[in-house]
Amino acid sequence: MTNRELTEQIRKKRSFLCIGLDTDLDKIPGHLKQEEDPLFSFNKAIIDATHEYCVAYKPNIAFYEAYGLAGWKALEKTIEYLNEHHPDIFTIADAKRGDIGNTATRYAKAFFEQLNFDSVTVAPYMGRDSVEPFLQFPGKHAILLALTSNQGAFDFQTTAYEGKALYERVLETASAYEHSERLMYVVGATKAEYLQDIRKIVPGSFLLVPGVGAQGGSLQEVCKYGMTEEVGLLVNSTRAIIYASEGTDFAEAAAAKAKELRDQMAKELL
Ligand SMILES: O=c1ccn([C@@H]2O[C@H](COP(=O)(O)O)[C@@H](O)[C@H]2O)c(=O)[nH]1
Repeated sequence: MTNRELTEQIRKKRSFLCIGLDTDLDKIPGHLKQEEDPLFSFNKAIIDATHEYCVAYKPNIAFYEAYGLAGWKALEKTIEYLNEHHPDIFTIADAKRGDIGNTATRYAKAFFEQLNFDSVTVAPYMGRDSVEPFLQFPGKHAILLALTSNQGAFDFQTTAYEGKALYERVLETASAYEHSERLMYVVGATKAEYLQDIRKIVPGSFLLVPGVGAQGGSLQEVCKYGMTEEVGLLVNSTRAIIYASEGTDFAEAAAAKAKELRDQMAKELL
């Protein structure tokens, strides 16, 4: 999916919501555990109930890897279900990969060719040759960690390096990579006040912004400092939506939460 197509979906649905699919057997409703593939059953029910309110889904790969082969099968079924039934929805493999070029190419093939995700999150620490292999696939995107939502972001990302914070250096340097038009960046909603300066470095790039909901980030602040004329934002919320209820009404509760966020987003788009 191209940036333009994603923006069209945002305008059409009046939403820039990305729903995380961090599916945890300890958190899903008990009745689903009798199913043959509880992870997929949960995801399918969440997708069926929420797809009209969002433009992206983001399974975090850790939640599937934790269950070994069964987890990978559930992930594969989930992406196949999304691509078959909702081809207009942008998909993000939140895998935070990063390795030497030779290995990065295999990661890119795994997520773009084998699983057919639209994008994958990538850690920038190993530099150009670890990122560019992800940018060789037309219509696919690497989403580079810039300023993350967690407290540990202050350990390195905001530290000054040759007069600039490391996250600023990441944004500037990566913007010059080959096919950087296929890059997006992660900026945590908990760090919304940094967005104004970030927009000076990457004015036209899409930002994936996690941290609204369980981590307490403010949607309004994110929009105030980070939204562009083309919107340029995918705001993610996971636990606050998918675990809105522990009961048999979990999908309806998730839909209600997703709708609530979508309605707030629609107001920001006015
Ligand atoms: O900076 C980052 C990068 C990634 N994440 C991931 O996003 C979701 C957030 O889930 P919530 O339940 O809405 O807190 C999760 O998969 C994280 O691993 C992030 O939070 N911050």
